[in-house]
Amino acid sequence: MTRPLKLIQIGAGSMGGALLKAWAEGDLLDKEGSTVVDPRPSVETETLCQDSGIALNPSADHAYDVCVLAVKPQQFPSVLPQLSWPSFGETLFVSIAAGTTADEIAMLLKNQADSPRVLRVMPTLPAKVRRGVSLLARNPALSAEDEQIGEAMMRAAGEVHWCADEEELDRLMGVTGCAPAFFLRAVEGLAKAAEEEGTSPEAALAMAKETFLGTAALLDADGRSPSALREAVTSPGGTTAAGLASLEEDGFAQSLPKAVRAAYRRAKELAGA
Ligand SMILES: NC(=O)C1=CN([C@@H]2O[C@H](COP(=O)(O)OP(=O)(O)OC[C@H]3O[C@@H](n4cnc5c(N)ncnc54)[C@H](O)[C@@H]3O)[C@@H](O)[C@H]2O)C=CC1
Ligand SMILES: O=C(O)[C@@H]1CCC=N1
Repeated sequence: MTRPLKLIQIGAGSMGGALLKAWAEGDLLDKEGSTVVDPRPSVETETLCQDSGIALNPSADHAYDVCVLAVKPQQFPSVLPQLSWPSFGETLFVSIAAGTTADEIAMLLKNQADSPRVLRVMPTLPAKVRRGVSLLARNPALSAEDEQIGEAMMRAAGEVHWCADEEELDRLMGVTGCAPAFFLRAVEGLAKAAEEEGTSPEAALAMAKETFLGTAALLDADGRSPSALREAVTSPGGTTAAGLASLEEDGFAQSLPKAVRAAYRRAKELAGA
């Protein structure tokens, strides 16, 4: 694999910014030879670029090893055909967008590169602290070196899981890409419960957050499975059992698989958006 990589990243919002931070902190990039394009960069992105030497919205033309596409899927049809770096010939395109297929992306890039090679990746926001989980979709158009480059980039931001194809990635994105929002919704719900019991908003959020973080740390450090740890919390006939029974009455066990399928359906709708 060619190291360090010359990167051009299109879009540095929530997810693009998180990945950029992970990459800028490591030794994967040739930072002086890398560029971020974003018409409305956050202060965080501006500072990151300034501190790392990555160019932000430059007019100069460079050759890039990798182009990361990190705008919203709905923006792909307007943004991709407008990309104006003529040196995309050998560039590997990495899309982090939900839904939009590699074939659709290659079609939108047909004026920028002959036969563009597109790797689809589904990252997670904890990439910002290098605790992401990235799904990567195998694609016959990619070379072994393309796969190595994609894997090295995403490993710099956490764990990676190769999917047999884009279909598998779309099916699993609710378990990874979307799931931080599901977990955070649970933290919000617990904080609201504490507030309803008369706790101040600050203390409510602090106790919900620390309980969540402590549970995650325990799951990480302890050898036991989530089921075994859950049982360790749950005294027979006790308070947790009563709470879990209430959750089950509300269909909790089915709600997450249902959410994952809803995310998959939306990914299919976004394909071709
Ligand atoms: N937010 C998340 O947790 C995850 C997001 N994704 C994917 O990441 C992609 C980006 O999502 P977010 O970061 O959440 O969106 P965002 O709205 O936070 O970021 C999009 C960025 O694109 C920039 N942008 C708009 N027009 C542009 C243009 N013409 N050229 C360059 N940049 C432009 C915006 O200024 C913004 O900074 C989406 O395709 C989404 O499906 C994937 C996994 C997780
Ligand atoms: O909500 C979305 O569509 C993106 C993809 C996964 C997480 N955020």
